[in-house]
Amino acid sequence: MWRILPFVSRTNFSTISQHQGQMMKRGLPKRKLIPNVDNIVVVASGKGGVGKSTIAVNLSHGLRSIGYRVGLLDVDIYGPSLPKMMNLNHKAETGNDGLILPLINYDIECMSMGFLVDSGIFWRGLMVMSAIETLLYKVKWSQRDVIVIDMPPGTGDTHISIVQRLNLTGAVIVTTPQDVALIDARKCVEMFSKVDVRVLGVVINMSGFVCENCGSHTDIFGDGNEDSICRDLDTSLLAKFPLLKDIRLSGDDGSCLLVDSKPNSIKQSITKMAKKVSVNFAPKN
Ligand SMILES: Nc1ncnc2c1ncn2[C@@H]1O[C@H](COP(=O)(O)OP(=O)(O)OP(=O)(O)O)[C@@H](O)[C@H]1O
Repeated sequence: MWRILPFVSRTNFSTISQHQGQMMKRGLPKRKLIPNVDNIVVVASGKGGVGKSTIAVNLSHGLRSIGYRVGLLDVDIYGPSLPKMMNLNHKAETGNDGLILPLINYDIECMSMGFLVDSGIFWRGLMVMSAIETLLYKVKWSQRDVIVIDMPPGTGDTHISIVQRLNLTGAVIVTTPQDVALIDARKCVEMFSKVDVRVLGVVINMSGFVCENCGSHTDIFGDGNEDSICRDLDTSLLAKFPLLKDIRLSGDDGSCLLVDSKPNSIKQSITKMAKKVSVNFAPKN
């Protein structure tokens, strides 16, 4: 046991060392463009369950609402959430050229392992990378201004090879204000910095809860001091979302929070987040 522990602690709990960083930069895969796609933004969190998929979906809606042609790619092959969150429940088809056709809802082209296989597959070793390779390069996107990629939770080998393979516009980090989520978000920021991917900003999710009945405010995941979180992650704030029943419901129903005709602060935050992300897009030719 004592022989294993140092290895475990080095890989899982320490920050990424300079040596690992150099190895990652020297990493083998060459950055490859995705045909028809002008910008690629990854949404990552480090820790699972902090709302990464929810933010990826709402960022996509936000970008669409301000006029961009958007694709949404879910590369979480173990637990794809996109089919439910985008209310798309049929399987994808393959065109004559062998490329997979995205499914479309809310004028957003979507792709997920959930459209390709039935749940219950046990993914092992090389199968994982081959599945991800399919999602990255075997999808027939129409001309897209941007593809938003919903990353799986974590900062492991799979993540590093995804970010090394792609020519990314940048990364959006999602965290709750809780310390354990922030530690993993920090690891994510380090991973991106080691492979020269720009962090576009942080989304603080589940920040505070207001009781519908008595109106009292509770910081369930900590006080969410945005200045100290941004300082800690060395980036700027893209948006802050409270823990809100409507946000959870929109994910479960696959509905779009922007469709509600009444102006509200969540819609404003989604649009603002999309605008802040879009200023980083490559200028159109
Ligand atoms: N601001 C919010 N208010 C209420 N519920 C939320 C909020 N953000 C996310 N949720 C809910 O929390 C749960 C986890 O969210 P989500 O699946 O987006 O997280 P994730 O980080 O992508 O998870 P995973 O690690 O499984 O990929 C979902 O049920 C989602 O509807």
